[in-house]
Amino acid sequence: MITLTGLRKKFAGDVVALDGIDLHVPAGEIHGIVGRSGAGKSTLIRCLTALEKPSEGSVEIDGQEVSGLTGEKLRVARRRIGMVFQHVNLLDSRTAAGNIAHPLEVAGVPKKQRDARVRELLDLVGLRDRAGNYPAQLSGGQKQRVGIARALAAEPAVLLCDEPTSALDSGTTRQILSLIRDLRDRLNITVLIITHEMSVVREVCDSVTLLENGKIAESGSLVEVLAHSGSTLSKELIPLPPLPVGERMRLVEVGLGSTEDTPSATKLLALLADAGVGADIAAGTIETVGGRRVGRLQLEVSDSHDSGQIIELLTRAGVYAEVVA
Ligand SMILES: Nc1ncnc2c1ncn2[C@@H]1O[C@H](COP(=O)(O)OP(=O)(O)OP(=O)(O)O)[C@@H](O)[C@H]1O
Repeated sequence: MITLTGLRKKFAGDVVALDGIDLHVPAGEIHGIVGRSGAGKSTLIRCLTALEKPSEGSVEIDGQEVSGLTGEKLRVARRRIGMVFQHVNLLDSRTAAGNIAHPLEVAGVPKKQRDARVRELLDLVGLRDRAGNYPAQLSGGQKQRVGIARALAAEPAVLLCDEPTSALDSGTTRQILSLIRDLRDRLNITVLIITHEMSVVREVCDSVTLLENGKIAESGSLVEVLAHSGSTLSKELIPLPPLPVGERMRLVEVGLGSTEDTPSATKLLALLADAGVGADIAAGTIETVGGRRVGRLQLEVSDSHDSGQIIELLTRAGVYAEVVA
């Protein structure tokens, strides 16, 4: 549904914001784009919506190259893309229904048809009883629901969400993410979410790309990137609780999940004990993603063996291991 090939964007002053991006997001998938500030996320979204013209490469949405389009062709192509932003920017003088109707009015949809579509969209986002409320009478989460309904008005094939939950509290964030997943399931829409929140990726994305300095540093399904123990994404997606300040211990980090039959924490501790290495779990996070157990453990290990021997033992047992302190 979204195919980027060799996408490059260079700004004046030799700033290379995107440097050869190849990415394919199949129809019906929810894909997350993460990266530090300045990594190129906004430029990527702007290329997708043809607000920015790539210096090289192509942007295809629903089989159509969008980067060279102008005039009416561009307007038609943009209708295939719905946009959801962090700040919803609703028209204060219009009700929820009026805001959702706005893009349909602009597109010249007749009133009767428009009213029916607005009712359908209000139902879809769970706001049937709020149709007549003005933005000032809606909560942040309800405003975002109106924003999502507005983005879906023209039945787009792709929903681009730019930090859709960054202005919301954690409970509301969960509700909005669950709505996005539900909409994908019901409409089979393809969703691209730009976010700096790893929890958003964990909760809603099927696949994810990490951008670094305009390049793809890591990309794949959630199961794939989590199984790649030791990688930036696997570590950021599975955060560990901080250790007590000032505690002095020798720590070995273990990544679980790189193979289907990844050993359990109990098995690893037993294996170390058999080799005469005293070890205990100092911190750990284990969860099941896509039917596979993935996680990170930080083991506090005794000084009886050197670090190299311990790493070798653990690696032979089929887990990723590195000394972290
Ligand atoms: N119009 C522009 N002219 C010149 N340089 C630009 C322009 N737009 C973006 N850049 C540069 O391109 C790089 C990528 O910027 P971009 O805004 O895409 O990053 P980002 O990942 O979206 O960051 P943030 O999370 O802070 O929004 C940065 O170095 C930025 O300074």
